[in-house]
Amino acid sequence: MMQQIYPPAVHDFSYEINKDFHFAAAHYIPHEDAGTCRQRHGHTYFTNITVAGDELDHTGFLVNFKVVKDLIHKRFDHQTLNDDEGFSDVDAELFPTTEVAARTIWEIVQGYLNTLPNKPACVQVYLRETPTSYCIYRPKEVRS
Ligand SMILES: Nc1nc2c(c(=O)[nH]1)N=C([C@H](O)[C@H](O)COP(=O)(O)OP(=O)(O)OP(=O)(O)O)CN2
Ligand SMILES: [Zn+2]
Repeated sequence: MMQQIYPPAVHDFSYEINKDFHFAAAHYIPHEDAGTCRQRHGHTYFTNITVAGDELDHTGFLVNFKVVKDLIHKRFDHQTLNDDEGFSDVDAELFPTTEVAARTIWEIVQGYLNTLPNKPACVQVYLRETPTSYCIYRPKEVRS
């Protein structure tokens, strides 16, 4: 696993955890302006998910690292992103670009965090698609 320094997420929470993992997935960008990306191809996506909060749960976790990974890895690893219900081939807001994939990962993680009594927040998703291309998604409003 590649280790690297990520741009910090700004927040006022007392605790912050980060989970790194990668998944292999295929995709294509279904628009003629996407050039060669219009053809189905694959990436090893490197992901860093940042979760913050003020309260720990009954196990002393903000949220279990393994659960954060499983939410995304079990859903997307060795899949074609275009086939996932979170993406669309007709709505550009839902094309499986790096930007949309980062936002979708945030939505999945935050949806789970909202079910936890200690209410942690996902404050940043870093998604690297290629050695030279990545996106950071940060929600506009983070509870603090
Ligand atoms: N803003 C975005 N631009 C592009 C996306 C994207 O998701 N968001 N995606 C692609 C392609 O899918 C491609 O996988 C990545 O493109 P690129 O970074 O150009 O890949 P290269 O490895 O060829 O980059 P080099 O640094 O030029 O080797 C395209 N654009
Ligand atoms: Zn691609």
